[in-house]
Amino acid sequence: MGDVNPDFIQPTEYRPNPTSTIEAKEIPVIDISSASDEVIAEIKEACEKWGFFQVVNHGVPLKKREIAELAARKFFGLSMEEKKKVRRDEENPLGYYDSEHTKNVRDWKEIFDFTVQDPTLIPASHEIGDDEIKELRNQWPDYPPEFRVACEEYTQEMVKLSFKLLELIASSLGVPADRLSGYFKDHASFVRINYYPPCPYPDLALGVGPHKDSGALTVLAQDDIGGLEVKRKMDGAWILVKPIPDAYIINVGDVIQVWSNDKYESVEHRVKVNPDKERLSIPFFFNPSHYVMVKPLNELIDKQNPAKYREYNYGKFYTTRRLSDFKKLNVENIQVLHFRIQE
Ligand SMILES: O=C(O)CCC(=O)C(=O)O
Ligand SMILES: [Fe+2]
Repeated sequence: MGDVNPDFIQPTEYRPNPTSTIEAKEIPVIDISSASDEVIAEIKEACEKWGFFQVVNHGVPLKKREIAELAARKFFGLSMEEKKKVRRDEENPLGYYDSEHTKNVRDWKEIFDFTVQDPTLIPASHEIGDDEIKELRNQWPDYPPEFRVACEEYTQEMVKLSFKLLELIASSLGVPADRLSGYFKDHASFVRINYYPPCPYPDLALGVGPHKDSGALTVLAQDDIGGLEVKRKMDGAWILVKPIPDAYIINVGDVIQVWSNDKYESVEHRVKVNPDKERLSIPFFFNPSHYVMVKPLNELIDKQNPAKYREYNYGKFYTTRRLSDFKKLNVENIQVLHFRIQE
């Protein structure tokens, strides 16, 4: 990625401090081998206080993760010419690309995206009133040859884990464990493999600028390099999420924030880059079906706690959000805040 390219330069207020790394011991690590009341209570506290936690004893075979990570490293190691054979474009947003923007600044990373359901249905455009639906189809590279199967097998594990977490989170909100599962019948979930090359100016650029995840849940595998930072709710400090071998980092996204009527918050996070080492992370974005209308759960609202959001269509929200991934836009990215009911 060469010399300092102005596209990557973060505005002063977003620039990371490369020497300060607060590693929070407090970001909870939860053993989810059982769905006991204690585990549910731990999840509730983690979601309220952090919006982030790590899980261990989650049931995902380590081998599947290792195979997927190795295949991903081989893919990103290919020549640009080879990678660009599966490059995404305006037509198909899936595949390889290296020019994502978060909040209008280019991220220092390369990406490979694929959906879980092939095809995945989403609205054809973000325009309200345009009811046309389109099919997203995955593009798989020829090399390495094991890439597709490795990714698909790993993804099946992510789906299983996500449904399990969804049940735990529903229970932690005091609604039946299966209360939320129906919203994922035709889920628009996708996997993103993030490859962050070493960056010569880690004080100016970010791997991913500050953002919130727009789906329901994110289940993230990170390698041992570190770089993900979470904005601590208490004081706004950026806290490094410590890499733990074979753990998954879970965060609640905007959809759970709205379902929970702000009991749980989708927390801002960002990724710092490393001057010497490459880093790989694999987030699984667990998203509802495109036609789901997202609004606070009836069970959680009453006269004293009225709904804090107007309902919105998940698919339209998602397509609007993705508009800004490609290029610089002159408008602010859409946020669930825009559906907030003024008090
Ligand atoms: O690489 C990471 O650790 C996090 C990436 C992330 O936040 C995202 O892709 O939404
Ligand atoms: Fe994220």
